[in-house]
Amino acid sequence: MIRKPQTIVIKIGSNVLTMEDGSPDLERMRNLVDQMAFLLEKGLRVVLVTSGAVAFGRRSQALATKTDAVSRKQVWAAIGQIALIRAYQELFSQKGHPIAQLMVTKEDFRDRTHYLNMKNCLDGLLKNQVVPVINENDAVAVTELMFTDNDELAGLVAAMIDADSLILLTNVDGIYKGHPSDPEAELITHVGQKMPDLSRYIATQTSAFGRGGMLTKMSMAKKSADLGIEVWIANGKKDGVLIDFYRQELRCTYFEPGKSKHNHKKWIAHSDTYSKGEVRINDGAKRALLSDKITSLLPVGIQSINGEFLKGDIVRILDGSGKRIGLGKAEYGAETAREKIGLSGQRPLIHYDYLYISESN
Ligand SMILES: Nc1ncnc2c1ncn2[C@@H]1O[C@H](COP(=O)(O)OP(=O)(O)O)[C@@H](O)[C@H]1O
Ligand SMILES: N[C@@H](CCC(=O)OP(=O)(O)O)C(=O)O
Repeated sequence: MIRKPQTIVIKIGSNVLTMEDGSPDLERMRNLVDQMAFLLEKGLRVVLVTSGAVAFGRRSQALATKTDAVSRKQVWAAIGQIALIRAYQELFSQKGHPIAQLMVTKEDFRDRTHYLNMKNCLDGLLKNQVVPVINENDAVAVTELMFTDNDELAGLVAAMIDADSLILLTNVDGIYKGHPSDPEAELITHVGQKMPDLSRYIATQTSAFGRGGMLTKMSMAKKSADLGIEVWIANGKKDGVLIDFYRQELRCTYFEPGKSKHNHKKWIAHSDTYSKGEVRINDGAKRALLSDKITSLLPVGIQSINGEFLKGDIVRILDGSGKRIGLGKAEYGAETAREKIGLSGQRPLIHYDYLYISESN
């Protein structure tokens, strides 16, 4: 009997929704929507993160030869998103399930208030049995506003809604030891919490429309698993992939979840790129934060403060040698924090509940 995950985020890559010649694969889409309907009818709550706007737009609109690469992507995405969402709406409604469209940029995950507004909207849709269909807003998300790819977006969404599971559907069965086209390459079926880094197995190229490649898929999968979410990388091109998932018969790469289930920590864990300042700490504070004890960061352990941040902003925590050891939400601003450096008996700068410890490589 399956352990039934309540809420699952399913991410579908562009290459799953397109055929080899790059044209939209509407039969595959129908097949996947039918399977998602099966999961919904089994009582699961499904959030869909889908790529495909650029691929769908490219097929329907030839562009002036002078259009630069950035504009081309924006134009195709803006055109293609309509075709993509219409196809989903048509297919889901045939199965009796309403959908809603959310288009987001990295900016939407930046501050806590905005983040909570988005979460509230998703919770409302799920409570009303509406399937949220999410894609990056490629028309406005350019350069630093962009997610690495939709795998990152799916990981952020899974953490935001406290999902039990995240399924990343691509065009291969999972992560192989070697290139998947090599018949000798072995599929890694289980990634445990203590498993060494798998990046050495992964070739850097992406599929025709893919953006981040398998490397970002793997690192997002690992990060999500560390936050307590079960993750599957599986082949969306295979008939019955989601039914196999439900029956626990899926041939894929499975990431075992860690224990962390704390919502604030999940938000903070994904906030590195939004951090406003840096707090350098001494060895004693480092030892305390890395220990198993529940510890907040106190001013007495702070060596220096860099940058300007306000109460509620995310700050990076660095050890004495400048290595990042974590992130946290500041309880007060940089100006006050500077006044308290090295002093004992002061309020924590970062409370344990808002502290995420993870040493960078
Ligand atoms: N070791 C590996 N195991 C599996 N896939 C790999 C590996 N190295 C590279 N890849 C490539 O990663 C691709 C999937 O990543 P990507 O193109 O970003 O997919 P998507 O568009 O679904 O997000 C596969 O098509 C595969 O060719
Ligand atoms: N937002 C883009 C997809 C970007 C992306 O990450 O693509 P993929 O690597 O295929 O998931 C689109 O809809 O075309």
